[in-house]
Amino acid sequence: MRDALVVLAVLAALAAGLWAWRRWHPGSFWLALRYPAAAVSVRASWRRVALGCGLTKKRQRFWFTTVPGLVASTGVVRVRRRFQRIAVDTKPFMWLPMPTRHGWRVTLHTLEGQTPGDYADAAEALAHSWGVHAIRASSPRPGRVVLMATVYDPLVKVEHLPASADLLTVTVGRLEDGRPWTIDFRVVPHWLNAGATQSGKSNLANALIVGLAPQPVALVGFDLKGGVEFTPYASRLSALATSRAESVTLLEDLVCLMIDRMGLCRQAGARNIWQLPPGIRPIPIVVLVDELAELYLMADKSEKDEIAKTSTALLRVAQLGRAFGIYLFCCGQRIGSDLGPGVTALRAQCSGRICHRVNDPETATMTLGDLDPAALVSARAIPAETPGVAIVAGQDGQWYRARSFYVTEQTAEHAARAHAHLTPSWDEITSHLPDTVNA
Ligand SMILES: Nc1ncnc2c1ncn2[C@@H]1O[C@H](COP(=O)(O)OP(=O)(O)OP(=O)(O)O)[C@@H](O)[C@H]1O
Repeated sequence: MRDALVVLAVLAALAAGLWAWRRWHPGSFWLALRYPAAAVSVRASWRRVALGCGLTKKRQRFWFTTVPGLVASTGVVRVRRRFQRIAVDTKPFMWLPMPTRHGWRVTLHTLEGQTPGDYADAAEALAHSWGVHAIRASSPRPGRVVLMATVYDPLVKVEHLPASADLLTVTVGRLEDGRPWTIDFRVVPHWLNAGATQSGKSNLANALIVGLAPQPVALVGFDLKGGVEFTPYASRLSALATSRAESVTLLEDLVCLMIDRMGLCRQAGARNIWQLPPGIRPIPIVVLVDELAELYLMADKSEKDEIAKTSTALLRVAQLGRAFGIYLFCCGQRIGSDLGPGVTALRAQCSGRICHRVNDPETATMTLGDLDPAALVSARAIPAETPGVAIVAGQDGQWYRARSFYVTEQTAEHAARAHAHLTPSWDEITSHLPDTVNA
């Protein structure tokens, strides 16, 4: 009896120790215990899983058996001999699974006739077979496919990361593979940020404001919600338009500024403002647009001219702005082709795409549809309980699930106020433009 109690006490202490290890140091727990078990199980189950997910191919093989009839279950018995030539299901060769922060990754050799798309199509079935949260397939080179497994959803809780020190770069959240989600305007200059109401669009804009506020950049806001979103950050904004009429004027200013910067670069023999000597290099401008659709919605024909002007000016900024240090971040609930050809043309210029949870399939298609159908499926599956989760494409041509850090309006307001002294005034930025602009 005493011995049994001792054994029970030891087992309870062991369980508590394991629980505490997992709770307080999940990284080492994963590496020491769970990963080796997962690697062995993945390797051991690969034949069955590949067969079940349709990733095997029939090949003729010589097969030796002491009981000839038995091999009939794996293929067609051609010759009833111990050494037979039969058709067997061949699985793709699998390397050893390697540990990652949130799971494991393994390289496979594709079989003849297979493409990475076949593995992407089977990803959901693979995830269920191995009991992991998700599997993503990518192809680093022809003939190889890398399966990346995330054992649990790393986006359930996203902790803050240190701010990026690079100009025009902001770490806004985390990608599903555990890497920081970074928006770098110098790599991807223009972004579309779509999502239904309460999906986390403004939270992402807040994260951008917090990240950009301490940097030597000018921020310009277009808040077509009548100014309710961006007015609290006005101290760090060089200009703010809160209606379509104001937007027309501000966009015309931006186009004139861009043309002026073109002249400056031409004179100096530079292709973009970053090739100019620092002394004469104009300040980069990040343009934040909230409720993009409002710029295009037409109530009656009298608005046609105004819409045509805004649409053309915004498109010109998107087409030419990159070289002249003008970057766009456009947010909207609906970005559909029904808003007119201006929106479709703008989308083509925005290589950065962020799609939060959306209500209508068309917005997801407009935002991601030209990238990868699998991204579209993933975007449509974002649950309402996880605001801030989005499908992101841009930086490296791939798409990822990601989640922004939770950044409250108060935090963004505080950042805007704390760095208000870095705000260049719009008059200062446009001072050397022709009088028609300054008038
Ligand atoms: N990354 C996040 N992590 C946790 N909670 C979040 C995150 N992003 C947003 N939320 C929560 O979701 C709520 C809605 O977010 P947000 O206001 O950014 O949505 P929205 O898409 O801008 O909505 P609307 O279009 O109505 O303004 C926020 O109040 C916040 O509580």
